[in-house]
Order: sequence, then C-alpha cells, then structure tokens
Amino acid sequence: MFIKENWVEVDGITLEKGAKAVVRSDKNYAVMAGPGAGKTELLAQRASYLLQTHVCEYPKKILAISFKKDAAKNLKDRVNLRCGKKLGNRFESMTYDSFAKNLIDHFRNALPQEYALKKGYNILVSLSRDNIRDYLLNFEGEEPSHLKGNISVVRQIDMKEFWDRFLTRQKLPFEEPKTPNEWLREEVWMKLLKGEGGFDAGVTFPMLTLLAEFLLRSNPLIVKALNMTYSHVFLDEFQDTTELQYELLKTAFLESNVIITAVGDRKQRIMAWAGALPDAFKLFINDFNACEENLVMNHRSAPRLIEIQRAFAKKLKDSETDIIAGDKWEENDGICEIWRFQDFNLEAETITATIIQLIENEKINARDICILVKQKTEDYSKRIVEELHAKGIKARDESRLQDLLADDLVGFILDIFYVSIGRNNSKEYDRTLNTLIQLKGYDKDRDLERLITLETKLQTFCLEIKDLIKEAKTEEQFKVIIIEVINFINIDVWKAHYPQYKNKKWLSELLMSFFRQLWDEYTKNDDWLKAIKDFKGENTVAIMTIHKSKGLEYDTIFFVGLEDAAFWNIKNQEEEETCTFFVALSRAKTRIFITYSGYREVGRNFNQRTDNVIGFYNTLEESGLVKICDY
Ligand SMILES: Nc1ncnc2c1ncn2[C@@H]1O[C@H](COP(=O)(O)OP(=O)(O)OP(=O)(O)O)[C@@H](O)[C@H]1O
Repeated sequence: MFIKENWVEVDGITLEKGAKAVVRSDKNYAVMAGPGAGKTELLAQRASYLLQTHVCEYPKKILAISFKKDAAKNLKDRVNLRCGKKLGNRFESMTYDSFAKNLIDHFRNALPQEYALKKGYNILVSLSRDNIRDYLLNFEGEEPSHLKGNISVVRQIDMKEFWDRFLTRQKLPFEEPKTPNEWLREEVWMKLLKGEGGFDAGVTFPMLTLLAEFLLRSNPLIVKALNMTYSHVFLDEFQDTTELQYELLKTAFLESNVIITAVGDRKQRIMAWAGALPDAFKLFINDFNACEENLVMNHRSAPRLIEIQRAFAKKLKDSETDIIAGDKWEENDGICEIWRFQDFNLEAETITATIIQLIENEKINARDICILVKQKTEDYSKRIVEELHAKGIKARDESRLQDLLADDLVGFILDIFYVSIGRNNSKEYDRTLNTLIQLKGYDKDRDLERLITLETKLQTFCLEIKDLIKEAKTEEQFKVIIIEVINFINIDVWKAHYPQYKNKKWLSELLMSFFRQLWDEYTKNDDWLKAIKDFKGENTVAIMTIHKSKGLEYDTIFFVGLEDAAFWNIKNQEEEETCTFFVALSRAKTRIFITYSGYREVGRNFNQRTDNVIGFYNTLEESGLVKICDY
C-alpha cells in the first residue's frame, strides 16, 4: 500500500500537470481533451492511485462506463496492467448498455408490477416495424376514446420516427395518453415487456436504460446499494452520452458521495444520430458541480498531423489551439496526402502497392494499418480487399468481430486453445492461470497448495485436449473440444463473476458465433496456430467505419472515399459530419492517405462528386501540409 503523498504514476508514465491533478482529485471532474491526449491512460492511472492508496477503500469498487465493449475491455486491461489483477478486481469496466442491463437483470423483480419485464426477454436490435403495423392492422382491443374510435389515425404514424425517437422519449411511468403516438407507445411497450400481441418479449437498449432509470427512481434502496458498492465512477467518451443515459447517471449518482470523473472530447461527438446530448459536459459541470480540466498533449500523432487536426478543430470552433506533440517526434514528422483517381480499380491497386511497401520496406505490421470508410464498408473496400488478397495480404472488416474479440470468455477459451497446442511458456498461459486464480478467489501469497493443485489441473487438462485438437478434422470433433473447455472452466463460476453470462440465449449465441468463426479460420488454414492468429486478426489489415474506429489508433490510415455519397447528409448536419471526419484524421500516428475516385460503384450515380465535402478538401489544402497526388 502507498501513502497518498508518496504515490507516483505507474509504469514510468509521466502525465501532464492537469492530468496529475485529476488523478489525485477528490472532486467530480470533467476532463476535456483532444485525440491522443491519453484519456484512457489518465483513467488507468487514476484507478491505480485510488486502489493502491486505498482512497477507494476495500471492499468498495470503481465503476467505469464506456460506449463500446472493446473500449471497456481496453480500459480494464490497462488497469490490470498498471496495478495488477488483484487490485484490478475492484475495477469494474462495462458499457452503458451492460450497466443498464445488469441493473435490470439483478433487480427485475423490483420493477413496478405493470412494468415487469418477462424473464428470458430478448434484446431487440432493431424494431420489427412490420410487427407494429401488423399489430395495428389486427388490433381488436378497446380503441382509445379520444381517437374517436378511429385506429386509422394511429396507422398513419411515421413508424421509423416512432421507433427511433418516440418510443423512448419520455421517462416512465406513462401518463394518460393524449395523442395517437402516446397511445401507441404505451401499447407497444406493454406488449413488448410481456411478450404479448404477436411480439416476443424484448426491449431495445434505450428502453432498458429507461427501465433501469425507473427501477432506481422507484427503489431508493437499490440506489443506496449502488452507492455502497462504488466509491468512484469513470465515464469515458462523455461527449456521446445520450439524454437517457445521463438521466440514469443522475438518478444513480447525483445525490450520492460517489466521485465521478468524466473524460471526452467535444470534437469527437459523432453519436448525435443516436441521441447524444448537444453538450453533455456543460450539463455535467452544472448538475454535478464538477471542476473542469483541459489537457494539451497529443501523445499519438506526428506534429504535422496534429497541425491538420488543429485546422479541423478550429472549424469546429474548439477553443483549444496549442496542442503539443509527444517528444518522440521530429518537428516535420507526419504525412498527409490526398490521392485522386479516375476509377476505383486504380485506387485499389495503388493502396495495395503502398501497403506492400509499408510492410516490406518500412517494416510496419499489417495490424498497424487501417482502411477507414465513412459507411458501407463492403461497397468502399471490396476491390481493395480483392487486390490485397491477390497479393497475399490479409485484410478484413473488423466491425463484425469487435465485440467477439473483446469478450472475456472468448479470450479465455482462445488462450486455453493456444496453451494446449503447445504454447505453455507464453503470456497466454500466465493469463489463463491468473484468470483461474481470480475466479477461484485464491490468494497468491497464502493459498500455495491450492495454487499448485490448480496449476496441475490446468496442465493436465491442456495435455488432454492437445490430442483432441490434433485429431479434430470435423466440425463435430471441434464442437466436442469446445464443450470440454466449457466444462473445464465451470461456466457457473463465470456467471457469478460476470453477470452477462447468465443470459442463456446470449451466451449460446456468443459461443456459436465464436465456434463458427474459429472453425472457419481453421478450415482455411488447416493449422490451429494460424487459425487462432487469424481469428485475432494478427498480421491483418483492419477495415472499419469511422464510428467503429473510435478510441483506436494505427500507424497508417487510408481513408477511402472522401466523396459526397459517403457524407450524404452533410448539408443537414455539417458539424456532426465534420466531427466524424475529425475522428478519422485523428486515428493516424504517422500517415494518412485520403482518397477520391471519380468513378465508384456506390450511391445512385456512380460518378462521384465532391461539391458537398469541398470544405474538407479546402481545410486540408489550406493547412499547407497536404500533398495532392493525381493518378
Ligand atoms: N502520458 C503519456 N505518455 C506517453 N504516451 C501516452 C501517455 N498517455 C497516453 N499515451 C499514449 O498515447 C496514445 C493515445 O492515448 P489514449 O488512447 O489514451 O488517448 P485518448 O485521449 O483516449 O485518445 P482518443 O480520444 O483519440 O481516443 C496511446 O498510444 C497511449 O499509450
């Protein structure tokens, strides 16, 4: 244990002055900092400080809430790295969605009777709007009197708008409905909660967030329990907080002693379409009486790239101007080029040739290269992927696998596989053993005998399945191995530690999806080691949308298709689209290549234009730091 005064940053990291103050603070803080400022590192150091000095006193915990599963996992991993798994056990990192879901799953029975959610409910990703339409067409119940018995009024409601916005617009409980929309909202909610009227019982995450907020508001004892569990709360990417999420946070923590640290960057607010508040920081500072801190470092990008980011920050009327690059860079480091092509075949060939050159000559790992698109990954990257594959370079759309790869159980099973195929002197082995120790609740200093027994068990099991893995040539045999692993790890213990695995349906879908992906890789490679590496995406160029790239960083970024069709809504939401492009720009450490192709088979007209995105080109060119190449 450290005395507060003696604590210094862990692992040789030096934080800038403002960040140091936040790490040691006992006040609510809003930390606003640009890309690469080290917001994740700040949170990891703060967690280490709080846990190592016992400011977060045992058995209290720290709760960290992020938007994406991989961000939550990255933060958890970073904390474990900085202060060890034992202290890291008291750091819970989850997404907003899982925070709401955990509350509901733990306390479902405490929901007011009429809002009781059926056990085994589904999570609805998108509404079956057709379901609502069918429901209305077949409606035989008592029609609302104020609609004068005319259900056709309700049938005219814009279902998309209804589903996207209206369904979760208002806090629970419902008031007496006054309009067709309000009547339909209550009908749909009730049917979904109970799984009646042709609907399966299910809710969307925004509905779950509303329910969780209502649950807390109706049960002060649960709020008290939360406040007794957590002494500190961290909120990542705070600029993207939605109104529903913010209300949940307020109900949970506003009247408590919990100390909140919210970090984010207004310039990276790209979730307005999903309901992000216009200025979440301002609300937080007022409501929670939070102090403000602005960070000035950019540890990620080379100086010339920071300069270009600054031009876009200005466009976004961001006050911060003097961002400082890390000291590993020379003043003139950083490459930004605009590549203009007549057609997308040449674009694919040029990108591929450059990637080969980067890998072979510059020794950049394929994993440190990313192809970014605004949307429709397949449409914009298909030709490039074909070209890369033809040249023997792996590339894949990461979006589908992001959640799977961030899952603890999937990671653990993969590690066991890796160890079993003979890699027992590896970090994977240490990780597997440490996880088992943690799940069993053993103490490394006191439970020596138990530790030896556990390690022997692990080694024996890995030897047993080693032969099974070697012989597995069919899908059935592979399935048997997965079942063996699941039996070995005792899924009930996992469920006790990680509540998300209590949901049977979700768990079986997760395992199925993992099973299919890994088997698919094996059939392609006929080699388990390669299959595991490919599954993890090692030596693979990543392809994703800007939204999926949030929080990530790559040595080199290829942004494909700075064209009107990609930013089709820019006229209506210029600020949000600028933020989105800003996120793309700021993922690059060393280089970013931005492409335009006169002909590309996307959109209505395959001749691509740049009239609406011309402002982006102008800002890039005016920076004087961008080279333009015509092919
Ligand atoms: N104090 C520090 N000293 C040196 N490197 C750092 C420091 N803090 C962070 N880094 C490194 O800088 C990079 C960016 O850090 P991080 O991802 O935490 O930034 P961020 O503020 O979350 O960025 P973004 O908002 O763009 O996602 C990472 O590679 C990280 O390891």
